[in-house]
Amino acid sequence: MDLKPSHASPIRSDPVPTNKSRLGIHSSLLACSQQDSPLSPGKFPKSNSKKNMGGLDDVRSNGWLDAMKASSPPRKKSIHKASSAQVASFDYDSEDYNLWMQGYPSALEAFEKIVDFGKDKKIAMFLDYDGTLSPIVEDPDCAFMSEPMRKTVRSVAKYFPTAIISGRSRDKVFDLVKLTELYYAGSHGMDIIGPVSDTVSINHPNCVKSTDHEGKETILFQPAREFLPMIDEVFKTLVEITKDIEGAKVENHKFCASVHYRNVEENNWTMIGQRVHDMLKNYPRLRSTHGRKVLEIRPVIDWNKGKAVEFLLESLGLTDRNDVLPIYIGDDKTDEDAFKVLRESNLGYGILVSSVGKESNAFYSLRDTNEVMKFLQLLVNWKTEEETKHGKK
Ligand SMILES: O=P(O)(O)OC[C@H]1O[C@H](O[C@H]2O[C@H](CO)[C@@H](O)[C@H](O)[C@H]2O)[C@H](O)[C@@H](O)[C@@H]1O
Repeated sequence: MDLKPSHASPIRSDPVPTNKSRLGIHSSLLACSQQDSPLSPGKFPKSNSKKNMGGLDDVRSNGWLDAMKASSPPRKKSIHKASSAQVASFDYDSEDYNLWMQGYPSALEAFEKIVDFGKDKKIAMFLDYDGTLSPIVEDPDCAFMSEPMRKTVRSVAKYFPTAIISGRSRDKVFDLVKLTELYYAGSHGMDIIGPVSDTVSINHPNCVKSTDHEGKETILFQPAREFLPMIDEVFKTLVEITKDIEGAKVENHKFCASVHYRNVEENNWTMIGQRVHDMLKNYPRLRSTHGRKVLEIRPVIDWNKGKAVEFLLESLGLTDRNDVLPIYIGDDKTDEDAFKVLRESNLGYGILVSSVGKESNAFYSLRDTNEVMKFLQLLVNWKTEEETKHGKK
């Protein structure tokens, strides 16, 4: 792990207004993005053309196994499996962590700088779910959000346009968050409910007018719609090929599927990885990316959480403006696509939630979900004070 500070200075210059035209969702969508795939060591087309080395060698030789092992910080040895909802906690080496923090300063410590930069701007909040709003737990069905966190997110949404961008299906993440004040992008951004606006064309076949949980008119954008039957089929196959592996769990997230190995004996990780890898040989239009002790099977389309952020900003009428500050908070590799969009277009701040040092495109860091909540509360308090100061209350 390279613990060198990765940025000369975490404090950015003013964002340059992007001169991008409206989102090119019509033309480029179905092209396989090379940029989109480095997070997947097992890039499908490559491994498919490679001679099958047989047995379990694919997964060992192509880096899958290493990626699977590295996909989540190690759990403390002292933690016993008390319940399915037990929170996994992590060891971290404080010296290394402090060194890493020089490159990714705490968003709590840098709070004044962040709001100073955002004070004349419209802040838009983008939040990942697992590991960001709810702590990582053994059982994905038990990843509940605490009431104080829910209350905090509701307050955030009162002041700033706020969206949840999750790897889970949109319905599942809504069931967990239960806040109608927000916008939701499920399946890693491949299923978006956003505001109706003039700035996003709804002529695209995958973009239609819809209504949200409260009956409010919205735009529904599902760029991977044609993959629905394929994901359904793959989900069933994944359940079948993992049913004899104790602890394995498969989730259907509508436009993608997750294969969890957090509760699988480490000796069996190669086997689970190899079976998924072998199955993907029959699906050249699908690929796998690595999340936290999970393999995510998803369509090969040029769409990710970063594109979802751009789409939502556009539908909110917040692109091509220099008075907007998007902030994205996330903990996972898939969140890196969003951090990258913000960094490369000099648009806003990515904040990585991590208790261990790792390379990231984020600008700042927060250690865990408690710190996320503190940061969001600070933001709400700051905004309330600003409004009082300017007589808006
Ligand atoms: O984009 P996210 O909202 O962060 O979703 C990513 C994956 O999150 C869930 O899995 C992760 O959280 C579980 C609950 O804490 C944990 O048990 C698992 O090991 C983590 O990988 C979700 O279950 C996946 O389907 C999402 O893709």
